[in-house]
Amino acid sequence: MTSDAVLSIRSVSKTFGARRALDGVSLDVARGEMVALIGPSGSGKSTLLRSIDGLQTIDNGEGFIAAFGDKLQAKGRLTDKVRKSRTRIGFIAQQFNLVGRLSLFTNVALGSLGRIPFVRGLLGQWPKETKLAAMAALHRVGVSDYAGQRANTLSGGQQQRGAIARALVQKAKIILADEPVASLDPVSARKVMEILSELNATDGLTVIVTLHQVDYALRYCKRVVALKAGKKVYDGPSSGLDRAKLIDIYGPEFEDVFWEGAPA
Ligand SMILES: Nc1ncnc2c1ncn2[C@@H]1O[C@H](COP(=O)(O)OP(=O)(O)OP(=O)(O)O)[C@@H](O)[C@H]1O
Repeated sequence: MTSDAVLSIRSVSKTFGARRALDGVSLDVARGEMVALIGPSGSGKSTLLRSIDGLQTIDNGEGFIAAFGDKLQAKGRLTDKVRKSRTRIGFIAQQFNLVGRLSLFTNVALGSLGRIPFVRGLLGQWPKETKLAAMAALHRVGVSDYAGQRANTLSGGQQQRGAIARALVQKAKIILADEPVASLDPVSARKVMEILSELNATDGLTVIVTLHQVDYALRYCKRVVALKAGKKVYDGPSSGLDRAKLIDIYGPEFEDVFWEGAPA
């Protein structure tokens, strides 16, 4: 692991039945980086993010995943460090991030549950500092006007911003965002990417974001990691992703993965 790496992924493989979703992936991510994880459908992006958050185990073997210097997965098992690292990792999925029947405020305040007793949270007895933190986070991502509204009545973009606010209340140091903009319209998608980018630049949060839209990866992330059939096939500056490399990753149909137009 390099000294400033907050995440170290070594020789990680994951097999589902006969299918190898990840095949010997190694990767270091330094504190404060914003990394786009791209690759064709089924290339292993979600599997890698879910493994980093300890949501699934990797194959038994030499591979491991470490966060903040502690191994959270090794020899195909989660270690006793996984809970601790999870409290410092915010996970944002494509959809269904929030509990629909609860208010946006409550969903965001739930981010503090690692630190306050669960029952108090369930009863809505939030300490004053949690209330203040939740409102500040909602304000930060621009949805404080909707604090009292049930989450399932919010737009997709508002819900994604709520999920980011929850990660802020959680005091996450790493945000893993799994296709956070895939079900949004381009305006809402840009807003969500801008918020992630701003949190990275201003607060120094480490962000790893999987994206189908390669133009978003190029625009918002300095570093891009590409997976293809479970293997890492590119890891470098987004400026180095030229047509030839994109064709290598996605095949001749690569222009389909640009939302707002491929570069000339
Ligand atoms: N729980 C599972 N059981 C069986 N196979 C799985 C499971 N999860 C993932 N896979 C398989 O592993 C491979 C990688 O899937 P993964 O979801 O990580 O890809 P992805 O790159 O995120 O794809 P997409 O861009 O379409 O979301 C796929 O072939 C998928 O079918």
